[in-house]
Amino acid sequence: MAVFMLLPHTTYLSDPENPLRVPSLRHTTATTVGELVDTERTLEELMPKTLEGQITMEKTPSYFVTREAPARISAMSRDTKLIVVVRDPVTRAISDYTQTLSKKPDIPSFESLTFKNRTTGLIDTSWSAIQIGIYAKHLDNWLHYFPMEQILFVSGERLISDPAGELGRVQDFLGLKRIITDKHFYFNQTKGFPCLKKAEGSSKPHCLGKTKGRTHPNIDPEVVQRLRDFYRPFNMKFYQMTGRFFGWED
Ligand SMILES: Nc1ncnc2c1ncn2[C@@H]1O[C@H](COP(=O)(O)OS(=O)(=O)O)[C@@H](OP(=O)(O)O)[C@H]1O
Repeated sequence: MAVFMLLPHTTYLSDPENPLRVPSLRHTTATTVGELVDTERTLEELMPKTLEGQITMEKTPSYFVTREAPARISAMSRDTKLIVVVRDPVTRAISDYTQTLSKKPDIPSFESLTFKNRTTGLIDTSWSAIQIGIYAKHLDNWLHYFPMEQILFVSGERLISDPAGELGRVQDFLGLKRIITDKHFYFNQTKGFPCLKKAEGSSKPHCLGKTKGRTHPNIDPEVVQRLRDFYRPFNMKFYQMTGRFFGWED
């Protein structure tokens, strides 16, 4: 997610005082966890050996919600640090739907996909856009393999309203000096999001691409309310488990 793009690794490389180095964001094209860990050869190709003092990063959005992922990642390295960006699950579901809609304009409406039965108001929890937002359930699966101290939850909302603050938490979590600060960002009125004042290796400003920050369709407020009610108990559980109040109830 956006967090990796906003954490320019070469900034770390160019700081001689920083003991830790982020040599490359090895953002692989692997789509399944199996692809990454099943064969030695594939793993070597996708993720070359990390040298002393280096941090290797890899991101795959589906890890958090993949049942087999915690066991497999733990088998690879129990010391792995995990970073998950979470946002209000209702907005997340609409964002997910917006992304699918941009690729398949003929899909049914958000409202009709949300319910198994619209009359009874029964939510279709098997729809991935809904399922992914049940964060407490997914986290529970990870806690069988990793302690909470090894997992950082980044607030998607704060990443927009205070990117430097949220990235400060990421840098602390990774044991990096706080190099990315407010000075690196400006708010781009046209895009409606924070952007980097300078892109990596360039002196030009850089915003995230067109696929980040799309306009969402208007959703029937009653459906939104029904989803808010559905997620509330899971959100409360999630706040309790993480010890952080994400404020999705307003
Ligand atoms: N600085 C900045 N610029 C643009 N967008 C930002 C930024 N920070 C966070 N976001 C939010 O990132 C959301 C897209 O990230 P995704 O996780 O969906 O991306 S990914 O496809 O999974 O990589 C995207 O969601 P949508 O608004 O639904 O498009 C943004 O809200």
